[in-house]
Amino acid sequence: MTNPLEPWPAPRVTQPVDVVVTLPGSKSITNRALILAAVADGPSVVRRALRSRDTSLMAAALTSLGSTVDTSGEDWLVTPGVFDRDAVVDCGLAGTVMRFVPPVAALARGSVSFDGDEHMRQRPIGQVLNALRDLGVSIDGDTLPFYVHGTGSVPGGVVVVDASGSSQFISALLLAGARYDAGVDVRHDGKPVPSLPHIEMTIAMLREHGVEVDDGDANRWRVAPGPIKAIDHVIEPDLSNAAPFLALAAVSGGSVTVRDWPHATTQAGDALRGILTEMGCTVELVDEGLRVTGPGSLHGIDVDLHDVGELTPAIAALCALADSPSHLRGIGHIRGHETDRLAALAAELGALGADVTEHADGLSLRPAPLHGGVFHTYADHRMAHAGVIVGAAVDGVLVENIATTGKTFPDFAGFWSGLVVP
Ligand SMILES: O=C(O)C1=C[C@@H](OP(=O)(O)O)[C@@H](O)[C@H](O)C1
Ligand SMILES: C=C(OP(=O)(O)O)C(=O)O
Repeated sequence: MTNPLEPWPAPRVTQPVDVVVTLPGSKSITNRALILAAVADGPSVVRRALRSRDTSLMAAALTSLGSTVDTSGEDWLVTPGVFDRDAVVDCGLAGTVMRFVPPVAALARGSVSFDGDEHMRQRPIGQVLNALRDLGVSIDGDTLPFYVHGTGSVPGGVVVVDASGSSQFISALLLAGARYDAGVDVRHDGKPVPSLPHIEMTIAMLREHGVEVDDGDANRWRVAPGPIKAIDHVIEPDLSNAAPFLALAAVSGGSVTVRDWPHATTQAGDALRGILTEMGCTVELVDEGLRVTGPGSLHGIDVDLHDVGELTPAIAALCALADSPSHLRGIGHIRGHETDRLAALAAELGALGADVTEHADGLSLRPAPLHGGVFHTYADHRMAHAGVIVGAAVDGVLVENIATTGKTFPDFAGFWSGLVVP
């Protein structure tokens, strides 16, 4: 039995693996499906919902507002309720809860207070709160803790935000926008918006719910006012959380198949197919799912990860094990993720011997011999993924707070050990 306070010895993998895995559902799709279900015009089911800290916090937030979310089975039943009360929302460390729930809370008749983990108080939210103020909502505070004072309706209309810090600022305003009196017309003014596939995911899901979205102009998104049709969703496997598993094939020279990889998806993790191919892996969509076979030696990569920043920790870990230099670019915004991921990766990979340079908006890595040691995770699930990837290839890597993976993956350590420990 693992002592959660002790760093976790990452299993070393000395043979090529050959496994087929069924991964839990997508965090991003589950939390969007829950939000949309709560503001829809009738009950609906979120099938194969991800059960993890981020999605449990979302279910609890929507329940606190007045919805009923039955999470007892694999399929979660959501019944919209009347948001007629004061409520308390714990955001934990979930960006999707802190950004997506306030625009819904604005529809409540009551005061909704928001707080979260200590680090969550440093993650950016001011753009969303100011945008809501411009749309007619009364709010106290600019970072966590803050309070949304709903009056039962939101005027809505035109709003300008700088979403260069996070695509979630845009998704947040679009998700509930159809329920505002005038809908929303959101314009971005600033450096390029990161993680665009996540905005595409928001738009695609809104359209599935019968909401009219106009995204014809760059940096502008319009949501027409109207009902949000209740529909059931089937949640795809989380392709970003597939990264450490596909990386296992890459570092062991073996083969990992992720079951039910969607042939068409808005998930950012789909970019792993191209990235791993460029690093020397063989990547095939087969009947069962996506199969990745690792090469004898992994190559470095020069890549702009602006659209898929959440993949950075796993990719950086692979780059530290590659036989040629790498440059990961366009990811200054991930300093605002669960932790400052550029600083954390530079510090932790560096501490294991990696030759890594931190830039304002990225990382450079050059081949260097790695050694064991404690890999700190800063309460970041994807830092833990980076640690286990290096630990699969290097003796004596201990991952501190492996339990932090529970943010988006139930019992990650048990699942990983089941695959790699003979
Ligand atoms: O909308 C979403 O579900 C997400 C958007 C992205 O955020 P950023 O735009 O802040 O990178 C992504 O990194 C995060 O993991 C999930
Ligand atoms: C950035 C991430 O999460 P969040 O939804 O909390 O922003 C992530 O999962 O990589």
